[in-house]
Amino acid sequence: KGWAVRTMQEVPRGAFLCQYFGELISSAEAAQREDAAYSFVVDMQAGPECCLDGRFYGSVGRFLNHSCQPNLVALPVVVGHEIPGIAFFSARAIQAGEELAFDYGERFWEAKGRRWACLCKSPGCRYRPSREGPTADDAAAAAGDPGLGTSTSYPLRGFSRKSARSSPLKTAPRRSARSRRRPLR
Ligand SMILES: C[S@@+](CC[C@H](N)C(=O)[O-])C[C@H]1O[C@@H](n2cnc3c(N)ncnc32)[C@H](O)[C@@H]1O
Repeated sequence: KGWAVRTMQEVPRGAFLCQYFGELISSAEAAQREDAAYSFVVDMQAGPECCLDGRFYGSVGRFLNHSCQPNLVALPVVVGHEIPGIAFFSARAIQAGEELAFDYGERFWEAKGRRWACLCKSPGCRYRPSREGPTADDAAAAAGDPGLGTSTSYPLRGFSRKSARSSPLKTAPRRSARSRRRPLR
């Protein structure tokens, strides 16, 4: 599953960890972009849905992987007066050395379909056990990383106009065979 983020120290429950930084673009522009691997949909209740694309400009937040039993929650926040953003908070106390991860949401995994299986390895993994066929690593090796494209859902109810199970992570548009060469890091 490529790069990941681990904490070097213990983190108490409810602590702010980091923001998801990236280019703030409209959903329409996000849909035009070829690689949506680092594209996080920000759905504030007020205003149109937009996207933070961390592909070219980003921070450590873009290396956070998905877990079916996440230790982080991603919450929409407003920076300053009106700039929408995403902030990650610890959902529980986290031990030093643990990988930090959040739930990408149902929409992300539905978009991946059977081509992908979750590699979070948590006992409650929802996207691996029932699936046959290649894992995400197998698929990536065969076809290149199709990318997140979509963003994760907000794990907390009430922040999204969509259902709490919807995903802020958008699906990457299908790429041509020639452009699918980038391997997972
Ligand atoms: C925002 S990036 C996260 C950082 C990524 N691992 C990297 O190396 O840049 C999202 C991508 O990470 C991979 N990924 C994240 N969580 C995963 C999981 N639980 N199982 C399989 N692949 C995962 C998928 O390739 C996904 O499109």
